[in-house]
Amino acid sequence: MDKFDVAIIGAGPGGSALAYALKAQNLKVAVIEENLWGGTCPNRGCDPKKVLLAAVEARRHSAYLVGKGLQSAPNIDWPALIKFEKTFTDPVSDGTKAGLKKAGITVIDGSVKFVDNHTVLADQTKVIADKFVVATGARPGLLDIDGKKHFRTSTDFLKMTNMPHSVSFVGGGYIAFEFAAMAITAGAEVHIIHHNDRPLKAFAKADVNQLVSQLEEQGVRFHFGVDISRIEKNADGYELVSAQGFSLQTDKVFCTAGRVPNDDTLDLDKVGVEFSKRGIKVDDHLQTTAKNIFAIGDVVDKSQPKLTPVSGFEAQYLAESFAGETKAIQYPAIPTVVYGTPRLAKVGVGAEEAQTQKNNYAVQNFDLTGWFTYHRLNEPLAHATVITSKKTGAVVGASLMSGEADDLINYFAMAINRQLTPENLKQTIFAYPTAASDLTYLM
Ligand SMILES: Cc1cc2nc3c(=O)[nH]c(=O)nc-3n(C[C@H](O)[C@H](O)[C@H](O)COP(=O)(O)OP(=O)(O)OC[C@H]3O[C@@H](n4cnc5c(N)ncnc54)[C@H](O)[C@@H]3O)c2cc1C
Ligand SMILES: NC(=O)c1ccc[n+]([C@@H]2O[C@H](COP(=O)([O-])OP(=O)(O)OC[C@H]3O[C@@H](n4cnc5c(N)ncnc54)[C@H](O)[C@@H]3O)[C@@H](O)[C@H]2O)c1
Repeated sequence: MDKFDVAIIGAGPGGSALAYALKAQNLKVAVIEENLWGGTCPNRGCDPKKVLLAAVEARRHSAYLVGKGLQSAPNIDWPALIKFEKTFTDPVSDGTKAGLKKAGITVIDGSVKFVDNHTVLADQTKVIADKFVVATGARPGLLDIDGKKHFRTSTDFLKMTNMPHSVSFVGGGYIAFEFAAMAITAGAEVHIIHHNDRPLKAFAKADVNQLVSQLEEQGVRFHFGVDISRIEKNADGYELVSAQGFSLQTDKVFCTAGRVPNDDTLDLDKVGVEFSKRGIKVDDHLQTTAKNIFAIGDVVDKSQPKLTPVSGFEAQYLAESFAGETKAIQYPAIPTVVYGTPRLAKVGVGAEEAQTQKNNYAVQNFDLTGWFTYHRLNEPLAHATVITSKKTGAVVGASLMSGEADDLINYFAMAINRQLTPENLKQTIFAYPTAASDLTYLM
């Protein structure tokens, strides 16, 4: 095997983006992948989820208009929806691998273990490189309780060919809220079991409470302050049990209590790379504790949210850094969205942080349900919180809840990163009537 300038471990959004960027610099690049090329996002994450959401949201939005122009909301044909989803996911792995190969990047199948600082084994294949980049992402974490073998994961949900009568999610994070919204709309009985009273803790409590109420109205049952300690299989499915006497019978149980970084199977200790259950330790140049080994994406121990565009941003930074850029990485304000019904999105300074610094920030809350954009759709819940700096007048944060929140939050991200003031925004003419044309009244 030839020697490479850079060998990248993991062909997810981070690893693949980096490979193309380094190849464009005429470097000799290899990518090594142990499973599906393309990684989590297009195979078992963001993309298949959003395909399923198309039908789920069509039914939900139709239901809002029953009696207001529609006679009924169509039912979800889950098996057909999964077949449609497969038309997106099936071609991803071969397509990603072929794309990389066509660009002149060496592609190697195998599970990587470090041998020394310049050598890894990808199964039996020895790969030698000047630099390595670990972009191995994360996998679903399984709570270590009795009967944990009965847990299903987000990957299983996205491949489930039939919607069971009842489904339960243990852990109230992004995945539980998004998948619960799908399962309830597809007709299942749905439970979310959360160990404390603060699910989705990256979002403001007031927003989360509204989202919880909305999902409860749709039929989702929340069980807060419940620590599941055992899963028992029985003739009817599974019983979920807590030491405090909680018991729930369910057909399928999904562990949605977080993801764990894929840093524990690489023999990183052999090469002096520090890592933990939170991920690989890197400095502000994405360099690990070993000089020639770097890490990007979900496998990194970081405070930024672990999201596809963040992995891509780090890939771009590292490519520039390898080309000679010496600046430390500086993340822009990162928008994040929970694709529930409705969608909840946030970027920049949060409402709770702003409330504690009243001298610095002005917080404005808007009930949007009566605004034309949302009233037209008869959406039951539409809300915005906008935070501006008292010193500069610039927008510094926003959280949005509505069917339009995921697109609209990007305008706020741009306004924050460009330090736009409401006056700057009023210089723009937005097409009307669109959700974006409301912006001049929100900022
Ligand atoms: C259900 C779900 C929904 C999501 N929805 C969204 C969303 O809506 N928006 C969003 O921005 N993000 C979303 N995410 C998160 C997003 O998928 C990740 O942030 C993104 O995929 C991270 O990219 P990555 O390249 O760092 O890692 P990954 O995509 O995880 O890729 C890592 C790759 O490394 C490979 N690998 C691991 N170990 C080894 C080894 N030892 N040797 C060789 N290869 C190895 C893996 O097989 C994998 O292909 C979602 C995630 C999930 C699970
Ligand atoms: N829309 C998106 O961008 C999106 C969607 C899905 C996943 N993701 C990514 O994947 C990651 C993982 O998602 P996730 O939903 O699995 O995790 P998460 O980190 O979002 O939430 C996990 C939740 O489980 C809770 N929990 C922990 N231990 C528990 C226990 N013993 N019992 C009950 N609850 C417990 C935690 O307090 C937390 O609220 C996300 O953090 C995000 O990075 C993003």
